[in-house]
Amino acid sequence: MWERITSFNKANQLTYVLFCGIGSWLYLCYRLALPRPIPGIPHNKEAVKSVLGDIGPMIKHVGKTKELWGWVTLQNLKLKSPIIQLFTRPLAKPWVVITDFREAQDILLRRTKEFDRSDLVGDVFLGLMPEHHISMKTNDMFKRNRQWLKDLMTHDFLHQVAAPQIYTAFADLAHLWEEKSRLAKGHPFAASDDIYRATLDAVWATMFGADPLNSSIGAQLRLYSSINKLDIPKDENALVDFPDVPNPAAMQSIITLTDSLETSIKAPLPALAHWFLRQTSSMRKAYAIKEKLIREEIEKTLRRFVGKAGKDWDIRCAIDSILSRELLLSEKDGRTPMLQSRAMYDEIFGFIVGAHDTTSTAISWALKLLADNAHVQTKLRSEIRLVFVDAMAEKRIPTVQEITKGTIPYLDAVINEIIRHSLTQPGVARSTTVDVEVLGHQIPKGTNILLMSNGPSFLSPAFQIDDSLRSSSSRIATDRVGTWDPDDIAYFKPERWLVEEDGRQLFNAAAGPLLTFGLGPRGCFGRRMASLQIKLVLIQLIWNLELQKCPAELSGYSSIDKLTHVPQQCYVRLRQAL
Ligand code: HEM
Repeated sequence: MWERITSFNKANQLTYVLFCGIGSWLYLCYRLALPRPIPGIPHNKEAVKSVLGDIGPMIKHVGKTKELWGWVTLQNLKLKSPIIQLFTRPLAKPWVVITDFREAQDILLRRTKEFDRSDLVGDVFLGLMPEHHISMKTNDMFKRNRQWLKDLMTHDFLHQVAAPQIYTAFADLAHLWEEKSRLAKGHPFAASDDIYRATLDAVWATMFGADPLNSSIGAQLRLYSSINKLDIPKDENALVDFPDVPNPAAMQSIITLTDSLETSIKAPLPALAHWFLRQTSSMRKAYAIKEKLIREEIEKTLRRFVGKAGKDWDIRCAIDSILSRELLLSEKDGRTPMLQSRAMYDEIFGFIVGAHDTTSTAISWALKLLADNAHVQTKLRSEIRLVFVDAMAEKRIPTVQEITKGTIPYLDAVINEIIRHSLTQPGVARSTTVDVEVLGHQIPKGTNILLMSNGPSFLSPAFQIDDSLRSSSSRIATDRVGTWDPDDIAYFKPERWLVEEDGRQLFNAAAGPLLTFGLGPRGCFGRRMASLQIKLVLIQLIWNLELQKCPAELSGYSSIDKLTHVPQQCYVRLRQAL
């Protein structure tokens, strides 16, 4: 009996010890999993009490508004600080968020040894184009890949090779919209898909040369110009729906692959989420089409180069330029050219992705802003018509040569103001390569830093920051870029980019804060091409067409954060411009 009682007690004691042990272990794990703030940097107090940190409120906000980046900057405003930290991934280090142009500029331009490309950006693209330079730290591989693209943003390439292709693609868009506006009879219609397709046509033609059979807008144009009449709703504010025209297969494969990046952006584990997506049959098919396309285009270019000396290679499109660079570099280095390498395929494909999604988003915002600011649109049209007098006299749209030679300060100002408001990329990310100090706070090596451009100092009054907290390089550079007047900082006002000199108005790119393209050695590679694309599309669209204000229910300014910051509503109502 006594033995039974003792063994019962022993079993109980063992269970108790086990229970306490597991309990303590679980509690320890829980404590270890709680977010660990960087000392001194403001954060949401509730976030550090939960393993999920800030994830709950963030997901709630995104679910309600579809906007992620607006929530990030709201936290700076809520915590009343230009520098804060957020806990957005379980068991990970916090993100440090900075909303101040001067500090962002200093980090991106002058502190490049302390800050490099962040995995937050790299991870998004790794699944789709693992050897594209966008995911790389600034190392030798990055430099090698960038050598291949070296000529693509030169004045000669942009004006002589890219501009004619972009011009033609947007001329097709202008024709398409003339047809659509004939059929819509003053009703509004959806614009974003047409812009997306036209921009892809433009970038495609820049990379591979024009191919009318592969033009997405061309396919629509053929259909709509053959239609005499559409059923139009009675209500003049109601949308007109146009029959859908499928994209050519190769174009569609690029769109499917580009869209897949949204999964990487939204997933807590981007690489894993994208891997699962890549196993689907539609992704496999799109990937195979893309690989075949690039292989064939490389072979086409090489066939044209064969038997000729380098100086005689005829550079007709971007792929010609990229391959010619690698052929020359490999010859100089005495190695086999990497023409059919993963890195080469990824650079070619990455150029298309980088150049089309971003620019089409910026153009979508441009149409909304110009329709809603009729005075800007009217002034822009008259400034353009004043410069291209021959085209006016001959009742035609300016040629691509006229446009690329012409300088119109007001047009440059409008483009910069559109970019500032579009927030196509509302922030840029960097990772600290060493322990650093920012605005008086110590930040450990390996921390992700977000430099936001959708709030204070860009679109709302800047935080007051004691100069002694800034880095020495930031203090020295105080006056290199202007600041925006807090009274009109939020307005769409192109004049802010103009200065008066000897009675003439000139465009001043350093008039005030702009970060939509990032900055410094890892700033946007395609900035000049993006501005050229926007210039060519705006001139061709507004020369003959007036973008009228759409009904209020189609004119919201909410957006969706995908690969870029896309407007939720983008419609146009067109009539012939006077
Ligand atoms: C309105 C249009 C565009 C916007 C708003 C935009 C914005 C950006 C931003 C914010 C970055 C990151 C910069 C940083 O981290 O500092 C970036 C990088 C990049 N962009 Fe753009 N971009 C646009 C158009 C283009 C075009 C047309 C191309 C291609 C011709 C392009 C190619 C790239 C590439 C390759 C990178 C990576 C650069 C690197 O890793 O060093 N972008 N872009």
